Order: sequence, then C-alpha cells, then structure tokens
Amino acid sequence: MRFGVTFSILRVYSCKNGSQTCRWRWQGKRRFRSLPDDVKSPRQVVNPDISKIRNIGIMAHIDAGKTTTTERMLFYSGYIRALGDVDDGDTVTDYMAQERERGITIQSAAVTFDWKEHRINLIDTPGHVDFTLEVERALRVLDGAVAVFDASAGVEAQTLTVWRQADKHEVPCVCFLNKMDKPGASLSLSLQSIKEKLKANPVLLQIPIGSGRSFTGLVDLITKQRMAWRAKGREDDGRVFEVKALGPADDPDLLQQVNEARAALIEQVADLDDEFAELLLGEFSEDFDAVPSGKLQQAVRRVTLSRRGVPVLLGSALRNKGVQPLLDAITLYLPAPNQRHHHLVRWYQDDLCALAFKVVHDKQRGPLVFLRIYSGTMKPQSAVHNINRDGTERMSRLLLPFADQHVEIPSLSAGNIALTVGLKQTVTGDTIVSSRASAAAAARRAQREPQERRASAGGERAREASGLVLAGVEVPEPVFFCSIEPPSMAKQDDLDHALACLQREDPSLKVRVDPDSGQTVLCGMGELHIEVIHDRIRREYGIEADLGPLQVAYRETILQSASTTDTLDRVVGDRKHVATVDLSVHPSDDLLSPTSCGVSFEQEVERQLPAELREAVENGVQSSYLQGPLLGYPVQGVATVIQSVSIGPGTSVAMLAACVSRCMLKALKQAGGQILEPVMSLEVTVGEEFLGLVLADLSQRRGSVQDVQSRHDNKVLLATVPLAEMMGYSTVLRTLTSGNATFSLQLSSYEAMNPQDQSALLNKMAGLA
Ligand SMILES: Nc1nc2c(ncn2[C@@H]2O[C@H](COP(=O)(O)OP(=O)(O)OP(=O)(O)O)[C@@H](O)[C@H]2O)c(=O)[nH]1
Repeated sequence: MRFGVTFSILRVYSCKNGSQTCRWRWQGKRRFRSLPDDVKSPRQVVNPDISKIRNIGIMAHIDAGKTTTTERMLFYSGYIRALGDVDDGDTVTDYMAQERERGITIQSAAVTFDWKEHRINLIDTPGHVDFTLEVERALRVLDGAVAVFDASAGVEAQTLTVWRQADKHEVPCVCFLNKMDKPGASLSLSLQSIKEKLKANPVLLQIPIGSGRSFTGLVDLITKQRMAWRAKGREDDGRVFEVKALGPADDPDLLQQVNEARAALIEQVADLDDEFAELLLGEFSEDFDAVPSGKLQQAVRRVTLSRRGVPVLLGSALRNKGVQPLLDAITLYLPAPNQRHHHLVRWYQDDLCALAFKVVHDKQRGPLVFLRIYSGTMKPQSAVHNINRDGTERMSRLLLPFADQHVEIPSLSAGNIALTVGLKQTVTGDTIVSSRASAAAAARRAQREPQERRASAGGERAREASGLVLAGVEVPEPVFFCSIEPPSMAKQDDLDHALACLQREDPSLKVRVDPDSGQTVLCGMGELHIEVIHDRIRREYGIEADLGPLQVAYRETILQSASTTDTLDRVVGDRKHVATVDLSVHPSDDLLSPTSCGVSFEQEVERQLPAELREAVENGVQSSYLQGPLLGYPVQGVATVIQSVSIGPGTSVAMLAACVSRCMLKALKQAGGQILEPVMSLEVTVGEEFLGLVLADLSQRRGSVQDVQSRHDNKVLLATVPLAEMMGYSTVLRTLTSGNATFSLQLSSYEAMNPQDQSALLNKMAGLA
C-alpha cells in the first residue's frame, strides 16, 4: 500500500473470524484504524494450510521478558482484552499459583492464536536454569524460536544454554532485543555479544528511533518504513502506531543511518545467500538499494531457515513497542512445519505419528498429554497406539491449548500441537501412532529403505532411524536431593500418588527409596526446583510433607586399576550355588561423563559364556555402579573387564549376578575411591559498590573467579564454585548487596575433590564432624 507523504497510517491489528480485519477512522489529514472491542475466543483461531502454521517457542535468560512479550502477542492478536503484567501476577501464560507469586515462568505454557492468516502455536518457556528441561522438551517439538534478550545485558548465562539447545535441535531462530526503553539498552553491545558468545550471525532488520526512555519506534530496514508508537509509554497499549515510508523530508540523520544500515544488510545477506547475490550482481548491479524489498525478505527467510544468520528485531514489550513487527517476522522468517525435515515421519506417510512432549495432571480430567502431530490427523474418541509402551489407548477428547483454558476441537492435522484427554499410560517422550498395524507398515517401509540412506542420518536422526520412535529429550542428572516424609504414615500412599503424578509431568524430578533408611528421596535440578515441588505437593495435593536437609548428589570414581577374585558358595533351600569371578576395574579416559561406566569381557570368556550368563554378569556390574563403596553415590568413569567366570551346576543367574556385584565392591574398594563433586558455573551481576563483598564471600565458598566484566554501572562476575557451597546463596547474596544483585548457577562439571575436602566430607557423613 502506498501513502503520500502527508498521510500515514496508524496500524491496529485485530482479527475477526480468523482473518485480519480493520476499521478506519480519520483524524485531521490522517487515517487511523480502530479496534473492535470484542475479544476473540480461541475457537476462532484459523485453521490454515500447513504452510501457514508456525510452531514456535520463546526462550531466554530469566527475566528477559518472554512472558511480557507473549502477553502482548495475545493482546495484539485479539485474544485477550487487557494486558496482564508479570509484576501484578495476572498474565495468561504464567497461570500456576507459584508462577504468579514468584513472577517467574516454571512450566512451559502453550497458547494458540492467529496473526495475519497464520496460526501460531506458541510455547512460553521458563528462563530459570532449574527448569531447563522444560525448554528442551519444548524445543524438541518446535519448528522455530524467538530468543528474547534484555538489550541492556545482551547474552546472559542461560541464553547460552537455551541457544545450545536450539542448535542441538537445529531450530531456526529470530532474536528480539527487548527492554530497549531501559537507559542502559545498547544495540551494539547486544549484537556484539550475539556474535561473540553465541557465535551466531546477527542480521539486523530494524534500527531504533530514540534510545532509553525516549525510545519511540523503529525503522524497518527492509521496507524503509518508520513505525512510531505514542510516547505515553506504559499507559498506551501500543495497538495504535504510525507506519510511514521514510522519505527525504524526515530527519536527515535518521535517513542516513537507515541508508547505511540497509546497505550493510544487503551486503551481509548477499554474502550469506548465493541466489540473492546473483540477483544483485545481475539485475541490480548499478544500484543495490533498488532491489525490491520482497526479494530481500525472501533472502532473509532462506538465510534464517538454513541457520546461516539470525534476524534481529528490537522493541520494548513492557512499553508496548515493537511486538507487532516481531509477530510479522515470525510469520515471514520462521519455518512452517512442512519445511522442517523429520526423518522418520516419511515411513508413516499419511498415518498418524505424534510425539508426547508434556504431561500435566488435571484433577477432573486426569492426565492431559501434549502431542506434536508430525503426520496424519487426530480425532477425539479414537484409539491410538503407543509404540514405546506397546499398548493401545483410547483418547476421549481433543483440545486446543490456550494456557490453562482449553478448547474442544473435532480434529487436528499434521504440524499442530494438540492436547489430549484419556491417554493414561503415555508419558513424555512416547511416540503415538494410529494403530499397531500402522506401526508395522511403517516398519516394513523402513526396512525397504536403502541402508545407506538411513546411515547418512546423523545424531538424533540416526537414533530415530534405528527404530520407529521419535527421539525424545535427554534428561539431565539431578544435582540435589533430600528426603521427603508425609505428615503421618496414613498419608504415605497419597504422597506416593502425588509424586508419581509430578514425576510424569516433570522427568527431571527423580524419586527413589533409600535402601538403608527406607525413606522416600526427591532428586531435583536445584533448590528452586525442589522448593516448587514441595509447594505443589502442599497446594495441589493437600499434603503437608516434611523435607529433610538438601544434599548434594556427589559421584564416585577410582584412581587406579585393581584386579580381584570372589567366590560365592551358598546353599539356598536344597540347591547349592557356586560361582567364581575374576575381574579388573580401570579408571576410564572419559572420567567425568555420567555414562562413562562400561563392562567388557576377555575374548575367550565372551566366546564361551552363554548369552544368559553374560547378561547376569553385566547386571551384576551395573548394579554395583549404582552405589559406590565410599558413600554409596553412583560410580562413573570406570571400565570393568571380566577375566573369567566359572559356575557350578544348578547355580542360578541371580546368584551369579550377586557374586559379580560382591566382587566389584571389593575391586572398587581396592582401587582407591575418589569423590567427584558437582561444580557450578556462577554468573553474578552486581552493582560495582558491592563487588568486593561478593568476591570475599565467594572466596569462603571455594569459588574460583574466572572473569569480572563491566556492563554499564554493573559488574558481571564469572566464577566456578562447588555446588555444596551454594546452599541458600540467594538469601546471602540478597543480604550482602541489599537486593542489588542477580545470579545464575548451572552445572559445569563433576570434579575430583582434593584429599582434605574429601576426608572432611567423609567425616561429616560418618557423623564425626
Ligand atoms: N523496562 C522493561 N522491563 C521489562 C520489559 N519487558 C519485561 N520487563 C520486566 O522484566 C521483568 C521480567 O519479565 P518477564 O516477562 O516475567 O520475563 P520472563 O523472561 O518471562 O521471566 P521468566 O519466565 O521468569 O524467565 C518484569 O518485571 C517485567 O515487567 C521491557 O520491555 N522493558
């Protein structure tokens, strides 16, 4: 649409009956669009062709503004009447009581809405490191992501983690530099940190008009349109904004800045996209700037999809600026489901193939399972087959998620995210297909596929190619644990039920029973994680459970090799069991990986030992890895070699496994035990005046400072510190700095404790210190 210089439009988006409609009103010489007052129901979400679906996630470091941005998206697309505020605890996506009280996102929430004839299925993910698995589960099923940054901080610790997760799942991203209204906001700092820390190639698509508090709008470098919001800040809801082609009559400095930035953009895109480079050098060699904006947009899309570059957009969600162009960018640059290649899906052809990526418990409806549909169609009241559990289940209802409200729908096709009621056996990571027969048909197609083609698939795809199930996500090992007790024995069953439900929802929560004390033990990702679980047991299940002290999940390993022999000679009932095992244990090269424990057999033993006995020996070794000889923590970094096995007639396999375990315990003790402790990367952002106090405190905690960087008036302290020293750190830091610091903590590695610290720990555990 072209407008004369004197006319500009104030753009308001609203959607009625699934399509963008707008009314116009005139003000002086200007034409304004105005919004109808009615709010759309999630039922009105358009059901478009797959090419117009966008499954996206919003990810970032804690507090970058994901929830605030999501809230604006729902508001501008017409799905909520009033803007919620994280600080007032009334946003749509943070609906859990704890989220509203704490002002943070804990579980990822899915919402579906439409924008300019596109259906957007959006997942708002948590930023706190304790809930990283939530982000990973979401990224597994998404096609694209919006990475939100605090423009005054650039890339922060958790941004790096989520970015790596997006990389792992090859998810194309756009960046949104939020909080451009903050006095310390810096476009150049943010772009620099994206390049340096994320090693990504930022493709800047907008430049800001004004900075800090006087940030009023943006210029789109592709179309050279100037978008200006009213300067009223928070009171103005941002629906109305002026869009005007930037012309010679405008601010000459701004115009020059735009021309330079656009020229740089064209050059950068030409470097990243051969097709665009050819176009420029052919038709537009005389004047690159004359290249049509549509062509530039298409090239930016190709660059984004191939992940050679990431578009960068700007705004201030809280001040209601820049979110509508971000929505445009989602539809323009992020992929449709059919543009992402999911290797295994082709074997199912048009049959249903879906991945369960999240389960939540609803008191009335039972478990609700979130599914990403990769092929085929889902209908309510139908049976589906769960390949992982090898069982068929009946799905009673099919819903479209809209945070905690759900809308019943008659069917949902490939490329969408569905919420199902009635699937009682399905857990996160399971693959759902239409029937056992369709799984068998897919298996036949997979068999017929040339071996080379399957082998060429790398990583996750290779794992998928070896079976018929979609790859789920890897669950990180918990670093903290504590005992949990019901208020009375009568409540033990209720507590077990609550824990079973919570575990189904959250695979990063592990529950086990301590073999010595018989106590139930909760294992989680961090203090906040365990605190939230405890709180949920109280609120959602009405159980006032008691938590024991929080403890660190150490690991054990060995320092040297050892060989040993053990003989088990036992009479059970009227049967005599005799077995003798010779084995050796060695420190493995891959000492610090949790999966680094292995078992192998001497060639001769492997040849002679029947498969059933080999399996019993392996079980014996594996069970001894679960509890190390020093403090009973899991063992890692050990390679075991079985040198000989002899077994008397009538000896059971269980007795052989027991003999191996006993022999392993002896060997591990002989090999000299070493405790490994989790060491965390710590990032503290603190006002300069408090830096000395924070550093002094860290030195008491066996911390080692890696770097101190400046960020405006703040200092950013990067350090590593043993997790055992970080209990209750948030309270201490708050007190030390009068609330002027934030920190993030995440697992960096497991490291060997020095002899003094180890013996202090052993004494403490033995009750001697
Ligand atoms: N100045 C300014 N503050 C903002 C902006 N967007 C969000 N905030 C504030 O930043 C804080 C965090 O916002 P959220 O939207 O909860 O951030 P989040 O990334 O969803 O946080 P988690 O989900 O807990 O990781 C809140 O106090 C917001 O009011 C912005 O554009 N400018």
